[in-house]
Amino acid sequence: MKRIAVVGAGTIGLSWATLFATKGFRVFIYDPRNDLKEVFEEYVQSIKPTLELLELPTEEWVQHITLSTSLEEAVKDAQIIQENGPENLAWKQQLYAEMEQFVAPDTLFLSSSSTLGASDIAEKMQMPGRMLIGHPFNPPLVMPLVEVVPGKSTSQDSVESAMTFYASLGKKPRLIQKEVFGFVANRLQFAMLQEAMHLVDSGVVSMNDLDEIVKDSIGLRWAVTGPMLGMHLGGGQSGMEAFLRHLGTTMERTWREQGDVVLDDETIKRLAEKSLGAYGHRTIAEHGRARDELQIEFLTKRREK
Ligand SMILES: NC(=O)C1=CN([C@@H]2O[C@H](COP(=O)(O)OP(=O)(O)OC[C@H]3O[C@@H](n4cnc5c(N)ncnc54)[C@H](O)[C@@H]3O)[C@@H](O)[C@H]2O)C=CC1
Ligand SMILES: O=C(O)[C@@H](O)C(=O)[C@H](O)[C@@H](O)CO
Repeated sequence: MKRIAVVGAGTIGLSWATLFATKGFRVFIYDPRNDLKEVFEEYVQSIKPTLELLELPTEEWVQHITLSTSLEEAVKDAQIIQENGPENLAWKQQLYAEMEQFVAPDTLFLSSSSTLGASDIAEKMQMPGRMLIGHPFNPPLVMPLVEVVPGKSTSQDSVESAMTFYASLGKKPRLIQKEVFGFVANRLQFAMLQEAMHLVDSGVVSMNDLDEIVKDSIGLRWAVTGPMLGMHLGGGQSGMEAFLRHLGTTMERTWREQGDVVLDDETIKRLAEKSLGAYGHRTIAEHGRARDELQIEFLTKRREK
């Protein structure tokens, strides 16, 4: 049985660990948090409805999990390490240099980082060829995408191993050809989130209505066509060229008028207050379960097409 180390047991790490264990891997979780056992036990109960919807085992997988009390114990015999620590470059650089001391030469290092490049993270490694990004979308247990982003030293073997590994889990690994901060999905997401926060914070639309507008339009469309095919279909029989010749000027004006957002403390507090007003009536776990139920139903339908 292949052994996977999950380093960092927060939002992403616990979801990855569950996926790995339900797929039959032996999983060692390391996190210095002093409530790891309690957090894990609570998570095991809260994730059951999602596992049922995914037709994954809801109980047995826990036997494949070991909560490690040391980093060395967690990683020393791992063939694969999925790192999910804080999004802090200096911290990740130090961690990879430390982990490298304990593992075999062919251990694959995968970081869940949302934005940081493998070239930078692996800077202090002796053997950076075996390190790359495996960036999931939250929650990895449900969302198909994994952005596989090699660094300047990453070997082709490591890239192929990562792509094969994620595909074997039923994920949709996509190889990103060039290192850019934020990769692809987050650069797209963050561009839109800037405008979304601007529109809500400036009072153009309520937070709840903004979400419903996206869900009933571009969210629904792009889940089926993606943005590029969406534009191509928006141009009628002449496709993308007609779309851009017809609406290009309008798009360029909108880009010039889009809002700038500075996430200072006051702005964060205003948006957080609006978020509680819109969504505070249910717990994060309740929203998460409702999200997972609909997303799994949609993914199942889309797969059937
Ligand atoms: N939250 C999200 O939606 C997504 C996050 N990511 C990325 O995944 C990584 C983790 O993010 P989250 O799970 O959201 O963060 P989180 O804050 O929920 O979890 C981070 C975990 O790292 C642990 N940690 C701190 N020091 C550690 C150490 N020395 N060794 C091991 N663990 C340590 C913390 O105790 C915490 O449990 C980040 O790089 C983030 O950019 C990627 C995709 C989505
Ligand atoms: O949104 C996601 O799940 C991922 O793209 C992420 O990396 C994290 O959410 C974070 O970057 C903020 O969206």
